[in-house]
Amino acid sequence: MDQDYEAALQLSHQLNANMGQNVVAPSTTRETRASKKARISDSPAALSPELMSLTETTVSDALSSLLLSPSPTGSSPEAPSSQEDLMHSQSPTGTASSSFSTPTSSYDNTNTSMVVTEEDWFLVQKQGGQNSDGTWDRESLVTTNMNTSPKKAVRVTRSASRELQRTSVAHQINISDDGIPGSEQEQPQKLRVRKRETDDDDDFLFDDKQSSPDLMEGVQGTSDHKPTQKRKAMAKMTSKIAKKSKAPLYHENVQDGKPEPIGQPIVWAFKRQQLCETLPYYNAYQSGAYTHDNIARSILIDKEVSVRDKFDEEIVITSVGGGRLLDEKTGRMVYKKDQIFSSIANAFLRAMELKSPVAIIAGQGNKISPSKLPHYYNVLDWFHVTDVWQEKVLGHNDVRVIIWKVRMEKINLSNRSWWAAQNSSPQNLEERMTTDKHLCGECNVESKVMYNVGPACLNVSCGQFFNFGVEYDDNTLDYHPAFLKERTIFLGNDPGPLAPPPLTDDELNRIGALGYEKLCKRGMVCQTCGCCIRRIQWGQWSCENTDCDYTYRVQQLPVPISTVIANDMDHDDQPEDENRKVHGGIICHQSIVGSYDLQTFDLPNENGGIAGSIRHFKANGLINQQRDGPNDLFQEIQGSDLDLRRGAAVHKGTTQEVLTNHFTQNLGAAYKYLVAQDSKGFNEAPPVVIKAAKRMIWAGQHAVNDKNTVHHTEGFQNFNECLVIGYFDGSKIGYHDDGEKTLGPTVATLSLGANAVMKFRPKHKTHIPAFEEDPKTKDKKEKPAVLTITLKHGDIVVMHGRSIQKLYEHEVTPYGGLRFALTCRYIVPDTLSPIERLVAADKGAFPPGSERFNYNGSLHAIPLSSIPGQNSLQDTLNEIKAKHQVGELDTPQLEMLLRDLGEYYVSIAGSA
Ligand SMILES: O=C(O)CCC(=O)C(=O)O
Ligand SMILES: [Fe+2]
Repeated sequence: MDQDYEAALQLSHQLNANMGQNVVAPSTTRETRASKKARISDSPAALSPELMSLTETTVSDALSSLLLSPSPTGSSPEAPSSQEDLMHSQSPTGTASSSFSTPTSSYDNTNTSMVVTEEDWFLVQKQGGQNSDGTWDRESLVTTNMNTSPKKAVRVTRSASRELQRTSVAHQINISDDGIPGSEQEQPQKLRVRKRETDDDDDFLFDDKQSSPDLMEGVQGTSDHKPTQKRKAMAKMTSKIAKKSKAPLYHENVQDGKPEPIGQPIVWAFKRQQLCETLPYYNAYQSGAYTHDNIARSILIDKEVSVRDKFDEEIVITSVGGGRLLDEKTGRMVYKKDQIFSSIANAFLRAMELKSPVAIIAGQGNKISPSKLPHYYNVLDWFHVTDVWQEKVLGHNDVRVIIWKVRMEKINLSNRSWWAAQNSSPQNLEERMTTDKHLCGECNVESKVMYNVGPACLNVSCGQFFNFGVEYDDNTLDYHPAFLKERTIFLGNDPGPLAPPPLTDDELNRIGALGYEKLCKRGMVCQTCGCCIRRIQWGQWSCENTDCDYTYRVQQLPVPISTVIANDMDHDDQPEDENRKVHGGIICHQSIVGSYDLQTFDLPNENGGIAGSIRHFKANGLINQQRDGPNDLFQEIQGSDLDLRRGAAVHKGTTQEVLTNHFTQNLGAAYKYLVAQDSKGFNEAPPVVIKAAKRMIWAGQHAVNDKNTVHHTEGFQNFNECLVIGYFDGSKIGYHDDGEKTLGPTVATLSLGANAVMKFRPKHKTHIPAFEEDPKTKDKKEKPAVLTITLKHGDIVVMHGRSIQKLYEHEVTPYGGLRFALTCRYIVPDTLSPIERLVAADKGAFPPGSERFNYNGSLHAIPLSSIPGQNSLQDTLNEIKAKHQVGELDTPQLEMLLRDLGEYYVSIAGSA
């Protein structure tokens, strides 16, 4: 063994020499944030390139093999996956087949490759113009600033894809996006995870009227992306109408009987969320038009068709700006008053002035489409706004009201539009006309002669507005043929591709992304069929079109633990009290349990008693570094195949069903909303889940048996279920409770990775005297948070007491960065049917051998003072040697220390 130590020492000399003896150990006194950072990030600067390239495993393996060969125990079978393993577990990348094209599109979008974010999408448009005949030069359509690196994608075999689809089959539940029976395409995914009902919008991706989830994701601790009252009212009204008329209001396909189109759209979707997550130019969950920077970017023309609206091969005329309200008598939406101000109309005016292209998407609810639209949502093409004006239409009680209208022309007129009807003749170039102008004698403002009745002033502030000088019939009033046949040369920028090109590894590498960033959670356009596909699976995109088996991956590189530690320090500059806000009505205790600092918060109930307690087991570096501790688990979970997926959720108060923005997987007994077979039993679970569950059992047991607790009525039941949640950068879980009827009173969560803020607030309509609520907010649906805590890597939170779930709800917002939360619960067998009970007993049983992961709160954790200690690596190795020789460390402990030592050096190298 001594020879081995000699060899290890040689290596340590080498390490120290390479590091210039620069490894500064943390002092036992409180380090400043700056010095902590310096320790982590500055030291590696002195590392040689060879050392920098050493992986965690190679360093620890080198140390282990030098010291321990032959090892009496061998290396642990449960050692976390090495970085190398993690890398290899990624699928190989190949070349995507990206062969879809349309007969009508002159845009070749398929061989460009660039990352387009919401913000920069419009910046990549190249200056360019249209020819006088309305066509485009092909060259001018090529966006030169797009990087054309080859795509990397993986084609997964049909059977693998079938397997994926087995669990995410659409066409299972016959309700539409909006919960209303609809067309076949509109059916949501089969639910794989519990289906939550909540009124929190963060999970459901609305902001204000058009909504922009990804822009809002990552907003911390604010509630400014809540639905407006107006939208809530709209939602209420919508369901009221649905009930009244008993007719499907959304996603009603009115295309029957129309001729087939001559082509196919290059981009399409069957859910709004698919469009919004995929297309940088469309992100409106509830309104038709999408504006960005107050400029109209796109518009969805669906079932709301107004009088005189036009939709032909080259032009679209539509009303904008809403303003329709429910007519109680007829159940129809009618204009009730003049539409004078409209920010949407202004956004179209801006688009017209700035010559900014507008994408048009047509829905199957549109009854005036010239042909049968093949999918629910079909991207037509880029258009430009030629006219924005106000006109009068018959409104409620047949009173004429003023509304806003917009006319748009297709930019590229060189090809026939894909939506032109088969057997229709192309529009004749010679037929194109110019509309006459009319100068108003009263206001001196010029207006186009737009209507068949004759000229009228279209200046709404003029007394002659919409006065044709003759009485006209509202039902026959129409646009003048010249106005419809007019074509305008577009002098704006190249609109860029309609189908955003897929993200590539090259692009991720260029921006230093690992594969969990927000842009990796965007949807993508299927390179085979053009369907907008959401990132439903943690590891890849799979086409949501059941007839297509396209899948696509980009890299997901392991996030080193050093990143987690460094990010933690980034948030360390606030004093702890800033991150912990506790209402005075909550009783707090502090103690030490195992190696954790335990903070207990007893939440009050409605009768002056205690509803239950929140216990926050605060981990620390010592706990986290232990074998199979949070550092190991964080590495291990990244290499485990958990098949995390985003699940469907329903928005309370509306019938909207969308996917949550976090990814989940259920293990052990099935959750209430799961199909029993969909949960993998603990015996099939990756070891990381068992190891984590054992930690939570320890914490849960402590919480329930703690003699200080006054409100316990039920003893601790071993957890039999674990829900793993994965958060990409910027994802969160909105307010909800964990009070499903099948659950026991104790819920424990282990946090791994990025820090997060957890908030608790009383639910709507609860009156908790201890909070002496402000009369102003007392009846508010969204009450203020009464408890805010920061969850750090390794922390465990235990909620105990059923009343907590009844009276309170909680939300968790990671600071950003990769995070996992593993939550254990007890599914109460008595709440299940006899068959479900059998399945739950089987799946919720811990597998034989799992006792070796039993946890004691790191009670006798060996302080790894040497890692990082006060000393150089050489001293550290000497210290370890001495401890081993006097029997203070046995061989497994020695192994563990050496591995941690290796990891430590790699972590500092990794954070360079
Ligand atoms: O992410 C977390 O820490 C909490 C997760 C949670 O609340 C849940 O799974 O119900
Ligand atoms: Fe929860």
